[in-house]
Amino acid sequence: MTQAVNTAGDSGAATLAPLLRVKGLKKSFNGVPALHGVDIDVRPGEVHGLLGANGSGKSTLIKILAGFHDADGGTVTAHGNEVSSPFGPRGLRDQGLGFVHQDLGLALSNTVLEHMALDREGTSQGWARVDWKAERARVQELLDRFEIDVDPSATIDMLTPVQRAMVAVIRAVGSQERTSKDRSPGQILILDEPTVFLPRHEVGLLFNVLHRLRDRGDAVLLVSHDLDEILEVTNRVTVFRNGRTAGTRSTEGATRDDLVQLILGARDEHVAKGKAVIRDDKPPLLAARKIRGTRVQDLDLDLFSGEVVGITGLAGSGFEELPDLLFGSKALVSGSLEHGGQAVRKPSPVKSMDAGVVLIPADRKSQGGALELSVLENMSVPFLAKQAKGWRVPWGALGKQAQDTCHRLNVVPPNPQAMFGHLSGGNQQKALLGKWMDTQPLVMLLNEPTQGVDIGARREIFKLIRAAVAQGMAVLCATSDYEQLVEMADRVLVVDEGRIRAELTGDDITKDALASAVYAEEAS
Ligand SMILES: Nc1ncnc2c1ncn2[C@@H]1O[C@H](COP(=O)(O)OP(=O)(O)OP(=O)(O)O)[C@@H](O)[C@H]1O
Repeated sequence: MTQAVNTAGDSGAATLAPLLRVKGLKKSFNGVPALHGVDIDVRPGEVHGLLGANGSGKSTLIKILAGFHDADGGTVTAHGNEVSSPFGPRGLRDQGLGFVHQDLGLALSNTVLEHMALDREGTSQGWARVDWKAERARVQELLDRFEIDVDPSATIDMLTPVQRAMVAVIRAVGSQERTSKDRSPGQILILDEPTVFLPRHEVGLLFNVLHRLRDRGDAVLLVSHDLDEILEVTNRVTVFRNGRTAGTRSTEGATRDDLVQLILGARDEHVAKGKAVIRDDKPPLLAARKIRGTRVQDLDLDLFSGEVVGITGLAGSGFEELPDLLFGSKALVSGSLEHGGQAVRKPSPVKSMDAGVVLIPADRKSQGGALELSVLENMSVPFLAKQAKGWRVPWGALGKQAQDTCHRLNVVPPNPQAMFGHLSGGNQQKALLGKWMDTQPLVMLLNEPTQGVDIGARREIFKLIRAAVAQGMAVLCATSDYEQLVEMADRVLVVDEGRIRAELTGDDITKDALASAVYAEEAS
């Protein structure tokens, strides 16, 4: 049931008129409603969270505001002025809205200065010559003002993930400042899951920037699935459920369970890990012997049937590299791999898959699935070689399997014919996990498996993985999401400077213990 929007009980921003007001906004795709008429208002001086399960319509709203989709109905008021749809290709940028999308939209080989100096679309300076000296001073002043320690001459590929995210935010801020000379103060910055690809321990740096924006009277709308993050950084939240506004509330005094209740319409159900039955009397299903990669240094690892091994560390410690080295998608500099006790000559993805070892990469858009193909085509790839007879592909059987998997993982829409790229981010991730689980692998290598996945789907994924592990699968999960490790892993290896420096097992795996193991290595 949709709850009334409650705007009471928040900070001083409550008395101020909203900078952005969305009323009754509607959007359908091919006759299927994605937004049934959503409401949200964002006030000056607040960070406002936008929450909702995968497919609830968050990105659709943002894409409408950014001019990517036209709305079918409803109104949007920015800075007190009602703007009617269609908003055109620049969306509401000229009304004071700035956008930071999940992929950040930065070119790796361009410098910070180039990104910010050339971002002049929609301004009177359009095609005028760039005054590089003035631009450098402007960019440096912006970076100083937000206390971002980045060299304007650095190319994006030289920056850490969180520095890139901060540059994307500052670019949006700078672009608004350039175009908003005559407008009343207060920008509206919209961030669509900017923290998904960031290491947990660095997210605070980005939040400092958001707090500075809030403190100077701007409005920030932040989409995230990370409820701890939302509780930490926002003043209020609005929750979408199935394309409708389920409610708006202050985050002061709110608990995680309150948010889950609003998102799911039900209480959170904690999944018990269950006692692992680790079969270490047999050779490990996958073993690494003194492997070396770009960051990983002479690392040994055994993955036994029946266990979930977590691997974590600071960004750049090498833990992120491990799934690719173990799968063969990144070449070993030295060392060797074994499958079931047998040495693997020249490891490669094909050899891994033949041995029942699969990898689910972190970057699902560029490495995980083909966006232009259907869900069915994506899900069928692992089965084509075995099941196709010549040119004849058994689409009927594959379609049934894909349909069952969509239902089991609650992929929305549960339609294998839907284009993969049209699924929401979290639903793409569920479809990819389902595809590889259907191959009944012996070993699953997961790299940040629940990035962008909603709280309900996370639970479903944990349950599926624990069930598969109980049947004898081994799982390696590389993540900086400590909560995920607490809920899922039987042991966790903490990597520092490419080597395993700590191992936590059983009940010793807690968020605090993980954080201190990760940071202890930094301090030592
Ligand atoms: N271009 C499109 N064509 C068809 N359907 C679409 C398109 N874009 C989005 N949808 C559908 O609209 C619904 C809302 O999707 P949206 O991406 O807005 O969800 P979301 O709340 O952002 O999800 P997530 O948290 O997973 O990112 C989904 O059912 C999605 O499949």
